[in-house]
Amino acid sequence: MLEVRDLTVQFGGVKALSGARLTAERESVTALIGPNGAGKTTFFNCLTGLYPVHGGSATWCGKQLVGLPAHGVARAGLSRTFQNLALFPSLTVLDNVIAGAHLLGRAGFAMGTLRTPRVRAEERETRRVAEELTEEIGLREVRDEPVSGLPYGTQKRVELARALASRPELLLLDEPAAGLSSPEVAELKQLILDVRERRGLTVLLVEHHMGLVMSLCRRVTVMNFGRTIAEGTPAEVQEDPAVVEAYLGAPT
Ligand SMILES: Nc1ncnc2c1ncn2[C@@H]1O[C@H](COP(=O)(O)OP(=O)(O)OP(=O)(O)O)[C@@H](O)[C@H]1O
Repeated sequence: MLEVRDLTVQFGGVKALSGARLTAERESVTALIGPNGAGKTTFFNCLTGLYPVHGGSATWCGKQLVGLPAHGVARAGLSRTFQNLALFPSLTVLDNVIAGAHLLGRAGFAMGTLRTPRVRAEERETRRVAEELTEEIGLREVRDEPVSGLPYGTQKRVELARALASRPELLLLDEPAAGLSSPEVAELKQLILDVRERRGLTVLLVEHHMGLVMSLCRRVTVMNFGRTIAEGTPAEVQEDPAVVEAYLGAPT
């Protein structure tokens, strides 16, 4: 399982996270919610090695994530999507998915330059996995098109496929429903449930779309001002006075 305790991050004098905690059972879908600026994306950036952590711990199946570089985090079984998409706009859908798989590549720079048989075998395997993924995520028709010309909802699917290409055990989704229409959100929900089921994935999502959170997630963690203020089922957190206050403000 994922266990995060007392995560602390500081930018200059500002504590962006202080006492952030979260647990997620294996193969569950858990949401991390909170008002704007609560620290949710910072939390993801800490788990994935993008921000240095100043205190606390985060373990996935007993492996410590704090202090690992981004490629070490990928090897520990984590992958993520980004709120503003982390795609190469001029590359095709397939090449973007292949780029996601390269995080796991074993061949070093020297072997890559010499194009040894091992490198070529690895490239073939990476391409095969990426092709399968484009099928699975419903991107076959647009596989050879540059990402920049695709509708936003399709680009978000590419982002999901890219994140899955490193074969994660734990998938972090940063606002997957943002910018999607209602039918697209319904499709996204089914897609998340399907990939979780097929791949035995554990999913943690940051999301403002409460309809999606409440219908998809078994557990919800709520943050405000960089710390965790509530954890529980969707029904429990909705009724929690601290959560109501965080979203609506204290009664005057
Ligand atoms: N690189 C950074 N340098 C300085 N401050 C930062 C940095 N990244 C985040 N912060 C600050 O940390 C706090 C938390 O921001 P964060 O983006 O994690 O919030 P969030 O909960 O994801 O918000 P939203 O829901 O609007 O995306 C904010 O006050 C933000 O300004």
